[in-house]
Amino acid sequence: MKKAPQLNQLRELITSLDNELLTLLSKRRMLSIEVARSKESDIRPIRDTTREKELLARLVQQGRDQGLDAHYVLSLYHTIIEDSVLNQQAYLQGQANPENRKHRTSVAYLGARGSYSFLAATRYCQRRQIEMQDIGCASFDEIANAVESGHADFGFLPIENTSSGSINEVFDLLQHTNLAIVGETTIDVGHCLLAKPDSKLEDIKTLYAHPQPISQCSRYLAQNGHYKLQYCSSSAEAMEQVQHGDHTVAAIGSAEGGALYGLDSLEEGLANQKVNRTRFIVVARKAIDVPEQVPAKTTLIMATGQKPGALVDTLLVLKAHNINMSKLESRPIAGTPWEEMFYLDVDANIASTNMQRALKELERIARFIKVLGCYASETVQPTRLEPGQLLIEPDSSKRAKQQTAPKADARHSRRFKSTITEVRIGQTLVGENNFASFAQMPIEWFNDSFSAHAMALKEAGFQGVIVTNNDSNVVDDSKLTKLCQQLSQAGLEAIIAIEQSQELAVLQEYASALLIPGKQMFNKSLLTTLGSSSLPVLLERNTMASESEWLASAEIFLQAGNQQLILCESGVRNFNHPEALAVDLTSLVNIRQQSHLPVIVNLSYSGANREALAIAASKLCASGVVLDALDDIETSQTLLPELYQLRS
Ligand SMILES: O=C(O)C(=O)C[C@]1(C(=O)O)C=C[C@@H](O)C=C1
Repeated sequence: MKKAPQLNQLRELITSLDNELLTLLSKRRMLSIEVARSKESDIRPIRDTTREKELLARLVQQGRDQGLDAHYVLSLYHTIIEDSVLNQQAYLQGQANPENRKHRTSVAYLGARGSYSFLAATRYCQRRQIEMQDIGCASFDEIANAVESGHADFGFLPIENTSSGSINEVFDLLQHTNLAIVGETTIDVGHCLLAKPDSKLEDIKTLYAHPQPISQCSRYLAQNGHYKLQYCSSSAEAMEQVQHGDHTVAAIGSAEGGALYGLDSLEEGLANQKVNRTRFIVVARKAIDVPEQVPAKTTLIMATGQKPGALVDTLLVLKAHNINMSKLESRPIAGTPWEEMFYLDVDANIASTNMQRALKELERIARFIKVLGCYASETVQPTRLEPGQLLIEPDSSKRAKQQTAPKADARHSRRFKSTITEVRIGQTLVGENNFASFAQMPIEWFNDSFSAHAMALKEAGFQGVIVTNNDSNVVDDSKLTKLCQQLSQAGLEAIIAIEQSQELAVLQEYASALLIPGKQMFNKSLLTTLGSSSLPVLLERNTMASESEWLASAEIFLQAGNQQLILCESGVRNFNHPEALAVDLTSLVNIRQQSHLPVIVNLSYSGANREALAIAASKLCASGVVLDALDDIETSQTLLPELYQLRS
């Protein structure tokens, strides 16, 4: 029989593998921050579930080939991706709020070192590489006072727990403070029975605990009715009592916290629910900005008065603006019997157009309304794979592949449709054998003497104007009305850039077509909303997107039903001239071969040689060009006839 290897040798091998794993995880984390930096300049959302699905499906398959089951691989990678997303969020958050990027921060929390609040605060600061100066407090009011008075920079307040529900005292406190919510963090609360190292379970007679853990472990306590309960102001105080007590006492707390008091865990998993988590909010004196790529939450408090249906009306406002509400709580208003104050968490950034519009409407309906804060949402829902990807083992997966029907051709592909699609924008045809030319201008550039300029654009040969919004503020409706009237009087089509799905209702009144700007190319909700509309749409390529990513976005749009799509190549980032964009004529050729969608080339972001590039694009069968409405007006008088001539 073969001799079994020595345990020591095996352990050494495991130790060295673990070291390698940690080094790799640390390298992965650093790369993830680099990704955040690239997304910062490119304004791409942090979360990319399409990428996650690809990555998980590949890893599950690779794991299987190496004898690792799918659930093991998935649970490891859900943790790794959650960490990656939260670190990217923390990085971008820090960049957007430089004044908060201190290396040492004072934090007020409930109890003393070792309490759950302490653990939550420690993790929050560690992720942000902040050195925490901890200020233990005896009550929630003391925490709020410490922050209000400037004694502490941040306060940590537990707001809800998966077993015991909302923490009402904290909601009541929020009604009366001027503090802003600037963050949230959720920790797993693993309740253990903690005692001195040589204590025995059968000797324990008294349990010290805070009322929250007592309510969260009610089932365990009912089954062990012989324990005498001693209530404490925090879990840390409970642990301190046990540290100074004899071998008949124990505390309910976390194993991590217990270790700080030299306590061992006699029993674990005491909570009623297997998943026992507490969400904390972080409060500060000043509100913060949340970058648009970061999934954000906004917390509001609101009183509606006692009219029938008043609450429903407010919820309908959120619905109309496509804002998801993730939490609704009500608390009595002191001194006003039977009146309620509502707390709402909504999944939206306070700076977004839809949230601003919703707020304005809510202000009209509510008797009282206050924004408590907007902050990065730390709920990272794990990306799920299809059941088939999890269950089918390698052999059967081969069989399954043979049996499945051939994959349908992508809607954008030449196999789906062999001739170039023709899209009608008002009176202008784009695609097939038509060549179109549009001028581009930012809405900010519109002024009272614009009508003469619109006439000049028409005379130069342009068929329409693409109106962008550089300012990212809500566009003034009256300005848009005037601009579109003047374009229409000049016989020009109005193609308006759209940043968010909610703008569709307003913009479709004015526009002959809409443009999805490159920075929104990955915005799935916008793609599907416009894909479900009946307006023609131009899909601009993101400056960092590959051809296949661009076509993947087009596919999302087409699958929603609308087939009137034009691709717009506006240039990609390149090494030669990082300050300008380079129009990618190679992609123009490639896309024409792969797809039936018309492609127009936007030269308004290019540096020199726009005329030569326009001629090249036309020769390479582009379906049109876009030039700058101001800079290119003179050149276009000779250029556009030449381009039409080339294509006739
Ligand atoms: O590839 C990206 O875009 C990343 O941000 C990295 C990463 C990852 O850690 O793998 C993290 C978040 C995204 O949702 C997808 C993947």
